[in-house]
Amino acid sequence: MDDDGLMFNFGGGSDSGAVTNRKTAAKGGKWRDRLKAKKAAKSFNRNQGMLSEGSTGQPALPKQPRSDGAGSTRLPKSDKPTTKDGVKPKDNSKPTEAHTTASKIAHGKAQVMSSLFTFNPTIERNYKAEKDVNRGDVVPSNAPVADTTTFLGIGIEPDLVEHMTNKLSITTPTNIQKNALPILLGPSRTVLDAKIPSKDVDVVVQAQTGSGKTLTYLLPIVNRLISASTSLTGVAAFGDRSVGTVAIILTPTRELAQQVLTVLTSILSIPPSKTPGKKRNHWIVPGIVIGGDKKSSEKARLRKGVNILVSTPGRLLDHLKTTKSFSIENLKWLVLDEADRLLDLGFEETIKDIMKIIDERTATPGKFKQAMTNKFWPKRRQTVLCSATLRDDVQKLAGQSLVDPVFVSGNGDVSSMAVATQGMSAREDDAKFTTPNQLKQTCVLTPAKLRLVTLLAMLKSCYTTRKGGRMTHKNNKVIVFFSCCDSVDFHYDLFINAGKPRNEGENASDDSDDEDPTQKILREVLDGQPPKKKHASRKPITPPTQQAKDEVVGVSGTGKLLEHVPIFRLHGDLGQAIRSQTYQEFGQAQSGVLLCTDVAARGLDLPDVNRIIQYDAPSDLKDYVHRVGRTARLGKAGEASLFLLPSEMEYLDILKAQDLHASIIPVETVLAHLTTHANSQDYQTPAQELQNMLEQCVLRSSERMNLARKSYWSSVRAYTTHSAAEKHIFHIKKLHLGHYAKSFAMREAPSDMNETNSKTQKKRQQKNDRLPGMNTSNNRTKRKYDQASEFAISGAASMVGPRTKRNRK
Ligand SMILES: Nc1ncnc2c1ncn2[C@@H]1O[C@H](COP(=O)(O)OP(=O)(O)OP(=O)(O)O)[C@@H](O)[C@H]1O
Repeated sequence: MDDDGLMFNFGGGSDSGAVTNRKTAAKGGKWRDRLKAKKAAKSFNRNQGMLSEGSTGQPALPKQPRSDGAGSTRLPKSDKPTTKDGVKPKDNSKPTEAHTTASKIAHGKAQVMSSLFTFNPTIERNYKAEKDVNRGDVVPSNAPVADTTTFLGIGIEPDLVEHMTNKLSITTPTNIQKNALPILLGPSRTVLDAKIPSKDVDVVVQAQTGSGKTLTYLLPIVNRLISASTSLTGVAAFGDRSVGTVAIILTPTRELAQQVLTVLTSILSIPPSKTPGKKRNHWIVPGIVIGGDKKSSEKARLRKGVNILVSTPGRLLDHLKTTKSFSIENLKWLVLDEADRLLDLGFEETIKDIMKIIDERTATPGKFKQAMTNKFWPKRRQTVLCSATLRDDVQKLAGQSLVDPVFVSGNGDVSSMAVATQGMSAREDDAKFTTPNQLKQTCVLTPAKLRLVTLLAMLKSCYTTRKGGRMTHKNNKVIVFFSCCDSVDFHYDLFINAGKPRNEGENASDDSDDEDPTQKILREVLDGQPPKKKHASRKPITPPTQQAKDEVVGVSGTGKLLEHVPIFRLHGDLGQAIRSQTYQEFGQAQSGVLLCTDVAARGLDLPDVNRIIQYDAPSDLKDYVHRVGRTARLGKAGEASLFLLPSEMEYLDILKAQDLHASIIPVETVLAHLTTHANSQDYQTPAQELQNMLEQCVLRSSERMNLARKSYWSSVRAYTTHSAAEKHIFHIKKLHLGHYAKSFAMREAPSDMNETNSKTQKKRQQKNDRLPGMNTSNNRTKRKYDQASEFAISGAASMVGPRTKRNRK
């Protein structure tokens, strides 16, 4: 254990699992049983020695895999110890009876404790990042421009400019703002530029993450509305809340919708104009309708009139269909933020339906038609598509709802609609997704068994630094991406509870599990008692109950493992109240780690995030760009690290082809952060101790074990969702399930996720199975993202079953 003030409590503790030289005198019973117990105890001590093999100083990584594929936690029959023969003392790499018995916990069936540093695959070390993208002297690509361009010069109202400068500290536009604002201001522009068409056009905005796209589409709308309600311009002024909704902004997630509303509210909080007679913004009412809120209060708000509405697609469609008082006859702007995501499978149909209803209802102008004829109101509805990763998506919509769109990018490209639409597919090869120049991208090739300890080692490096031989704490904000909700829940629970004294963080129903596993094995051997059958606990550790969803007490936790660092989680299965509070608290936190699914990948502007860790590779290249884009925003520095298995290394070539260059950090370098002494080279011992501690933490609670199993299976299923182009890299057949289980702090791959114990779980399972296309009991289950759960594979219920004649209909 650390003895130098280390903030991370990785080793030791009551459940560290570091059992040393246990001397147990077997008493009572038959001599044969006593001898058996003695042998078992002896071999168990030997086993503990094996687990600390790193202390021998042997090089551990890489180690050649055994030709028969051993290294698996399930060994070939011949290697399996029989109860009669007991141990095979000469080969420590093979399981002994004690190992096997030691693992008869929680599952009630045999497991084998395997060492972290044996039978790992060879890691290719010759990869070189093509470009040295991680230099320190790069010029940030998403920062405000360094030239003399000003918002005033672009044509933004002086009052609004003053407000942004004084209240929001926004003084200079970014590249995308400089390029797109004049086009979006259209004929309302006071500053004329012959090169920019003076008519209202549909616009496609593509710019890097963190480059200020939100203000790019919000500013022109607000500016035009303010100008429209100003009588000093010589044209008739009009501004009345009863005009209904004139602008709709659609976002794929609720958090993003809330964030857009915050930005909108802040720019609308412009004080009354000092110029007498100048009507301002007081009539413009911003509002939000997102799933997870009470529909009745949303309806009431819409009835009163919301002029600029931010919404998620499902809830908007719902209101369009069911809320009679929702007036959109005068709709002039429709913005699709993260448009590529909104046009993806899942949202696509909803968006089409929304477009159809909007087209129908705006065909007949409302009673304010005459009042809205001045140049500040677009002649026809203007549609704006916005994202960091737009490609052929534009084409999809162009044919349907966009009229002659202009394509504007952050690097100054302003192309005609012809290029933007027809030329899109032709441009595809050169239209690469770009990430901010100043973003440092790295990759750790980690054998499956080492994933969990490597993640913790990396987190440790984010929050501690060695100063004068002592470890000191440093503040940092880190986001870790997982592929599914279950995995987020599991790691959240594990990171908070591992290392805690027994009974803390565990339910009373787990008392039977509190027995030291080693004692338990010996008791079983001595008494000849079968292991107690475990029952799933009645109360799940996570996910939260309905009550917890309604009244949020706390959304973060701290554990000994990551001492003093608040741990947050965010995914689509959490209640809205928790999600909102998490988003706010993590945003405001000085230091913290957010464990999340891709629900946090898009658009979220969480301040001062220094590091992104993609623990599970993204299922789509676009997601890679958006995930890493949560850091290095608006010219700031940031680092993004990707975890890959050695077998997945080819993914780096796919990234490279997209001009995304990640340099490799050796896994040993990351694990070295676990060493407790400045001069120590031994990372294996602390890594193994840490793994033991995590495994013990899982073993001692049946609830946690269930969560680990669930999370394991959900992750395995998520693994199969990679796009066809990446399937050969992320192929389930290449995944060593036994080793992969280690990264869920389990000693072997759990048998079947459908082995549910509790009645409620079984009932839920049966209910899911009855839903069309949700036959999850079938092992051939095909998976697909459940769009409704917002970018998250939550578990069995989000999988779609094999196509049958019935569900094909
Ligand atoms: N001109 C500016 N000057 C200073 N700050 C700005 C400027 N424009 C935007 N910002 C700030 O930059 C941050 C990032 O902006 P925003 O969230 O709009 O980026 P984005 O391009 O939409 O990113 P993403 O693609 O991830 O959604 C926000 O905090 C915003 O307030």
